[in-house]
Amino acid sequence: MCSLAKDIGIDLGTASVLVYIKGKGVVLNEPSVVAIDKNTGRLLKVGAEAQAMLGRTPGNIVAIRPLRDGVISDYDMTERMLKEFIRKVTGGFHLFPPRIMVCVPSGITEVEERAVIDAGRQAGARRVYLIEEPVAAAIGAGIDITKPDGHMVVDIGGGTSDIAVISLSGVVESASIKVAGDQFNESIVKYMRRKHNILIGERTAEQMKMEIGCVYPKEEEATIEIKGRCLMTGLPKTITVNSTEMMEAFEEPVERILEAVHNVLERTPPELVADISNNGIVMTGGGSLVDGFDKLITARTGIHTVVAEDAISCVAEGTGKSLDSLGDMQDGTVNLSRRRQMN
Ligand SMILES: Nc1ncnc2c1ncn2[C@@H]1O[C@H](COP(=O)(O)OP(=O)(O)OP(=O)(O)O)[C@@H](O)[C@H]1O
Repeated sequence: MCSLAKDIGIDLGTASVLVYIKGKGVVLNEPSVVAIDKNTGRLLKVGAEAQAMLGRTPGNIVAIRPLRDGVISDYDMTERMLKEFIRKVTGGFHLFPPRIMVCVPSGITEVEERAVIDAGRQAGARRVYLIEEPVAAAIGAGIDITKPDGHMVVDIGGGTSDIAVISLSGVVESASIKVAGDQFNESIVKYMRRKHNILIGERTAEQMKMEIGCVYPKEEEATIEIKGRCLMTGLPKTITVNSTEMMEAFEEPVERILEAVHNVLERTPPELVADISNNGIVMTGGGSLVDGFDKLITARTGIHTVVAEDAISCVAEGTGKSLDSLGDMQDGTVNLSRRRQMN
């Protein structure tokens, strides 16, 4: 199959990979998981099909998440996964190879940046560019970042939360912490063990987070019935959990995110803080969908906070749209400023 060149934006996230094609929108949204045959090293499945194998594989098959905690933990597998996804959306051979912009986790090293660029080139891209997550998130959320006007973006993903102040297309101040949606799940598992003496799996924790999770008091309390293994008897047990308990469970990760937001605001030049106060804070990423996050940040900073429309796909959209502003420059990193703080 052969087709005309398309500009492609890829959000290479620790939880999921989204691919955006200009004019078509988000065409692929799959978990960042690969399944391989341990004996031969052969890649068996990627994405949703590989995820279904997590925790359920026979001895010779392993399903792994090659990106963990916001960094590439398995370099080779990330490259293979990326190639597979690109092949899926482009259909392989091209008369006019596409340009690809990849939004990478903020903790990425130069060696990993190279690996992502190589993966894109090997998958047939004409050019491969990288963009930092908060910049892509801001563009995707519809913010005009080219003006000398301060905007704050709080992107809560799976592995990392990125907080950035952007003005004149660059990151002025930022912080990246390894506390995000995945840690919320871990907090639920720990809480259930501590408070209810019950062991639950990651998927149950995720379901609880989505259905009754909240970080600000809900108008009406919600409950969920869940099953786990009783740590006293070793037998299955069913209990009912309420949303107030979720707030207790989330206390630690939430406080760390709020502290990071506060620290970034403290380091931001006063003129830009005044802009942010006028413009408000925009939240993106799947983790920002935990109920009440916008209300909590508004209450704790005094700055009006909103969750972007399409919070999950706006990084991918921003990544794709950022290609519009490029000429045909060489491969590399696109963001104008890389000032950031890793905690
Ligand atoms: N409706 C929802 N409510 C609460 N959490 C959600 C919801 N939808 C997704 N999430 C959480 O969002 C996280 C994934 O977000 P996202 O897809 O933005 O991350 P990512 O870009 O893959 O990760 P990272 O930015 O860390 O690389 C997961 O932890 C998931 O559980």
